[in-house]
Amino acid sequence: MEKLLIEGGHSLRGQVRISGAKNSAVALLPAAILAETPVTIEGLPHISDVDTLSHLLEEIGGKVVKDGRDVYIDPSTMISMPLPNGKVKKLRASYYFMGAMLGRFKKAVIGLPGGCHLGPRPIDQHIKGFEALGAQVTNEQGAIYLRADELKGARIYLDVVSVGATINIMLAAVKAKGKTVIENAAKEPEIIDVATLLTSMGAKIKGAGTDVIRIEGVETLSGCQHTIIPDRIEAGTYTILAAAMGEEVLIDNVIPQHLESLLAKLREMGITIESNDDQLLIRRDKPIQAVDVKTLVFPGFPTDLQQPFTSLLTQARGTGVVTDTIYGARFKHVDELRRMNADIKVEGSSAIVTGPVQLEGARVKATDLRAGAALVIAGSLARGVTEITGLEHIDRGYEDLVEKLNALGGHAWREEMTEAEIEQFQNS
Ligand SMILES: CC(=O)N[C@H]1[C@@H](OP(=O)(O)OP(=O)(O)OC[C@H]2O[C@@H](n3ccc(=O)[nH]c3=O)[C@H](O)[C@@H]2O)O[C@H](CO)[C@@H](O)[C@@H]1O
Ligand SMILES: C=C(OP(=O)(O)O)C(=O)O
Repeated sequence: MEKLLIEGGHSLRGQVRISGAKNSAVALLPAAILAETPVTIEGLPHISDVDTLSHLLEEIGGKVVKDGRDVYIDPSTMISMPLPNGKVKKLRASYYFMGAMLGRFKKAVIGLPGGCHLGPRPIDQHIKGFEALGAQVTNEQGAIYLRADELKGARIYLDVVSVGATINIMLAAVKAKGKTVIENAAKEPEIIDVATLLTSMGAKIKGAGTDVIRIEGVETLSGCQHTIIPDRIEAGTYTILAAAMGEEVLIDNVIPQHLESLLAKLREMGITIESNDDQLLIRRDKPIQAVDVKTLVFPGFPTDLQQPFTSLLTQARGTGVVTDTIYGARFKHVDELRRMNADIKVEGSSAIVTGPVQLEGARVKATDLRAGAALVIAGSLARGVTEITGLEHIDRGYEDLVEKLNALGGHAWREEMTEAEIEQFQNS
């Protein structure tokens, strides 16, 4: 088991290239199950979620060949093998095996998903959608059993705007008989990316990226080639890091429109930002001012950037309030930031951050993926060395974090933990 060490205080300069989007990758890979011939996905990030899903595709009999960031998936030999536990618990997106296997085989047995612990993360809207399409769904000892004689298109209104439910229902509906309409659908760019892949496979989907998605079921889907979109959350994380520590940082391979809500807030704080089609130039040339932020579904401020943004607010003048309306308990990073001398209080679903403060290096734990990102930013700002444990969370979503940080002028490295440190970590 490793820990991450960051020597803080080095200002950052240069260029960082953003990898393919985790939250697209984790849906594109299961989507390949629906094809009858090979699918190639280009530009996948090197993160552990991609490895775990690739292994799950192999477990159900698929052939998966990786060539750098490209992956070739032959789904022709796949079978509806039950996946009740094991790897499915390691990540959230294993739930996409439900929709994809239901669509292709009309049956699936999948364990309840894992992923970041952000408070309750129910999947009732996914199940409501599968049932509306004609599936019988039962939960037996922590695994979801899905079966349908036939899937039939339906009109499905999501009671909660959900990325996962929108994609999962799309996966099941593309091969259902007749027309499906998903109302109150989520509009995240990753949904458009998955719809683009499915359309290249032969699916008929209209409206992805709006709150009404219309799908006309087709009999068969075939293989295709697809290039993934850049990761807006990784891009947002480096943008926030640059705002915290950057003299001048160029974020390359980004779609600036995906980050409008973040960029607007950074400009309000006093950060200078220039953009072109696929790059952002971030410059901090004066003290920054505190702002309030409320997370919302896309195109609102993403909950996945709320935690990193909290670290930036510790450097701003005044008091800023971060309210998470998606995951009201997504504040486990706050205790860790307080160990580093941050002045933050949590009240209900808000964190109240007062700055600026000099953060101090400390031993801290990444309790989830974006808590990890928040600590990396705080560690880069802190005086002295910060030791971060819980890297298995960070590795789910950030490719080559150490290399990217150091290329910008940061000073980070990984070290094996001692037996005593592992024991202490496991008991904490
Ligand atoms: C793999 C992936 O893409 N993960 C992202 C996805 O997670 P995920 O797809 O799990 O998140 P959802 O969009 O589904 O969740 C949004 C809200 O809806 C609630 N809800 C969701 C489904 C459901 O059936 N019932 C229900 O009540 C959730 O508890 C949450 O409060 O979107 C989240 C919100 O942008 C991001 O933080 C995650 O990074
Ligand atoms: C919450 C996240 O991921 P997941 O849904 O995969 O747990 C995230 O990417 O911030």
